[in-house]
Amino acid sequence: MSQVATPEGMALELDSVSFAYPRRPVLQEVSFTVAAGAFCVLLGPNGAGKTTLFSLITRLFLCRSGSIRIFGHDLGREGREALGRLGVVFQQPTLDLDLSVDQNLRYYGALQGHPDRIMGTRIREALCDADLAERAGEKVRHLSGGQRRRLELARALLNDPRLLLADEPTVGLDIQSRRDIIVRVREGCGSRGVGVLWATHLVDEVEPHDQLVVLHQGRVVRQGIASAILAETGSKTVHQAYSLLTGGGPKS
Ligand SMILES: Nc1ncnc2c1ncn2[C@@H]1O[C@H](COP(=O)(O)OP(=O)(O)OP(=O)(O)O)[C@@H](O)[C@H]1O
Repeated sequence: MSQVATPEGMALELDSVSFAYPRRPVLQEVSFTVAAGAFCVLLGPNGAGKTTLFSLITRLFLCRSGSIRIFGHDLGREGREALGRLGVVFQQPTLDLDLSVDQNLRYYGALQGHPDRIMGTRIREALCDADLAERAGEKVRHLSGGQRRRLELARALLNDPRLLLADEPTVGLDIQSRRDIIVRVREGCGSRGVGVLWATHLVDEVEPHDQLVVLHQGRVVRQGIASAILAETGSKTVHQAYSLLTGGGPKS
């Protein structure tokens, strides 16, 4: 794997990324960066273009306008190196409900080319971290929504990524499960130095020290440290800042 020096220590760099579905422009000149090891919230309402952006960063869609670099590797020219550093939790769940918790992780490990004996240890650790060790042999169908999301996050981290992309992973969960998941991700990724790009439309998921990128109608309308954005806009809350920046507001 080739190593590219990244003097700014950037995990992710998007430069003037634009994208359109047939007859529907969605993203316009989107530029922002995520520093290595930082927690960055991509905040925007339904339809802002968050999932489309994730599809471009994961190369489900080709980025034809603008550029995307992951730890200095251009996604178009060095896709393998760039994608090899990513862990992803998509908005739509992708677990096999009829496989056990353990089998879902082993299957993912096999797809990544890891020998079963190495994965065994990693999977046991991952399930302990996710508080799912006692459910290892059960079918995923029998897990709660929050437990399934914890399993997907554990799976995304199995490969020791340096950047985790999470597309609205708390949608549909109750408040307690939401808090539990975000606290786990903040602590787990923070202690391992894993950067996170966390897409959400929920303003209460933003902490003052987070990097914040506000996406509205396919454009970045503000980016920076959340507390600085509050100060710049004279706002007391993220919800208030968002309303000022967009003339509306996502849910709290
Ligand atoms: N495959 C597609 N074909 C055409 N239009 C699409 C397609 N997928 C999304 N869109 C449109 O692109 C816009 C952005 O959608 P996208 O899913 O990226 O937003 P989002 O911020 O992730 O919203 P949500 O939180 O609701 O998923 C919306 O207007 C949506 O209707």
